[in-house]
Amino acid sequence: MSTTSGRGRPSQGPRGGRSDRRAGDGPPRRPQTRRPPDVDHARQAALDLLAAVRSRSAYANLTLPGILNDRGLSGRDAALATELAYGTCRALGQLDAVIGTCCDRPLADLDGPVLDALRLAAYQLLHTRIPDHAAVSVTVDLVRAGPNPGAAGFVNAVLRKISRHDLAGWIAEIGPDRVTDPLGYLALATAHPRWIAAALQDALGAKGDEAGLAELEAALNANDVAPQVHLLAKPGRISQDELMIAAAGDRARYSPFGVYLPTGDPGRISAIVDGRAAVQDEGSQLVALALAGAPLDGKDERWLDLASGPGGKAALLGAWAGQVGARVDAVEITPHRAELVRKAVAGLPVAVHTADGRDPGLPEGAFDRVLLDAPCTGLGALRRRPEARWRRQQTDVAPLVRLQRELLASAAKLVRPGGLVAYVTCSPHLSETTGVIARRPADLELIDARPYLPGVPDLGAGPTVQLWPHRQGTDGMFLALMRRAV
Ligand SMILES: C[S@@+](CC[C@H](N)C(=O)[O-])C[C@H]1O[C@@H](n2cnc3c(N)ncnc32)[C@H](O)[C@@H]1O
Repeated sequence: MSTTSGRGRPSQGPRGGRSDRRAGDGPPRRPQTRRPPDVDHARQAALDLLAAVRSRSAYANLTLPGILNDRGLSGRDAALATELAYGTCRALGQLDAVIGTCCDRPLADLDGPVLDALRLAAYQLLHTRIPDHAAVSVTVDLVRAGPNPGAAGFVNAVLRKISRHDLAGWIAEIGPDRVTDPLGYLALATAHPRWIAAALQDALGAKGDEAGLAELEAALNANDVAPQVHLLAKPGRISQDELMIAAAGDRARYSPFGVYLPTGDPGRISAIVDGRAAVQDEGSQLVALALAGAPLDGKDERWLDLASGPGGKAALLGAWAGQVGARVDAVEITPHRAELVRKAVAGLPVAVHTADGRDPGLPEGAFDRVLLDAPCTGLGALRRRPEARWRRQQTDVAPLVRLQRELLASAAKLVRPGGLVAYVTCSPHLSETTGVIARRPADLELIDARPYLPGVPDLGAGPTVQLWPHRQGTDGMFLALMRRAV
């Protein structure tokens, strides 16, 4: 088993914040006049983000761009702020375990902004090559300039203790034993809650041997790697080749409509702006294409997307449907997400309904192909949401499974005899995937989905398919294809 090491991890903040250089220049650090300390703008932006995530449950990826913009950060400063903010969110539980060991009081008793500062500095000390003295002194300056300047001494003392070891040293000191509890060890070393590490291990079928643990470690580490941007060339609107030229992108490995965008802002690509293309993970493309491409006897003109917000797959299905003379109904329970679906499918043969998919008021037995991309824990897309692994709770699983089963029962009623249902989650959690399929309505016959993802490697023994970031480079999408008995 390889070990997650502290300073050697891929995330290493770019150096060179203003205060870094000042701190690195040696004493005297503090000016003689009592002017307030300089504020390091990149770290202050990271602190703003941590406060928003902690105090108002903000989504980091949706909130940080506004903070960077408000603070006028770009280039290296924005890159540093992003690396520190996202990295700290991802490692939160691990950082808290170390901070808790170095602190003389429970973390819950700490002032929120003080805890944020400790977490941000601990991330720099344990996960980046930023020199310890810079990480400590800049953080202490930030605390002095913040709402609780009296905590600066306490923060300084805690950070000095943390800097005694690197990450590997701390894991060895406070972590479970690697031999007797490899799951607990890997969970802490890769900064995941234990229940998530256990869920991934179950879904991988990873045994406790070296090979199984190595794959589990790869799956966990993949959640720390920001995904490449994938684009969808909407069928009939723009070809894959045209989009590759327009976006200066690369042909996707598996999706015939996919393009990888190596760099740059997709919002600047004209085909995205005018709706001929969209940003969509290749895994999402593949599962929607599997449903659209699987053979069907009899009529094939009415398709349904039963949980469609924000509309990525509805747009792909709608574009394809337009090519083959079919039309799509898209259901979404949340009004603002239904509005997003309407925008995503503009100009396509898609009717959007704001309704509960469990009873959408659509005719039973009327649909030839039904997609149920079910609400789920999202454990297959943790790489997209830095804070998600710590916000999700194990207790979320059971209510979601209930909803998934109710929606699948509804899909089984809405599809016509002989028609197809695709059950999809962006979670590999077995309760949400094969567990739901094992207890599916009796008239849904499971069919092998693998032939409808041609060219995609490592699809296992079937009949369902589980994609993985560390295997196929896609989000962790699950797909079960079923046919309603005639
Ligand atoms: C996994 S997302 C679907 C993603 C979508 N297929 C796409 O590709 O953009 C699940 C969606 O189901 C919606 N949802 C949750 N409960 C629902 C219900 N009872 N009926 C219909 N939609 C529901 C959620 O609001 C969410 O937008």
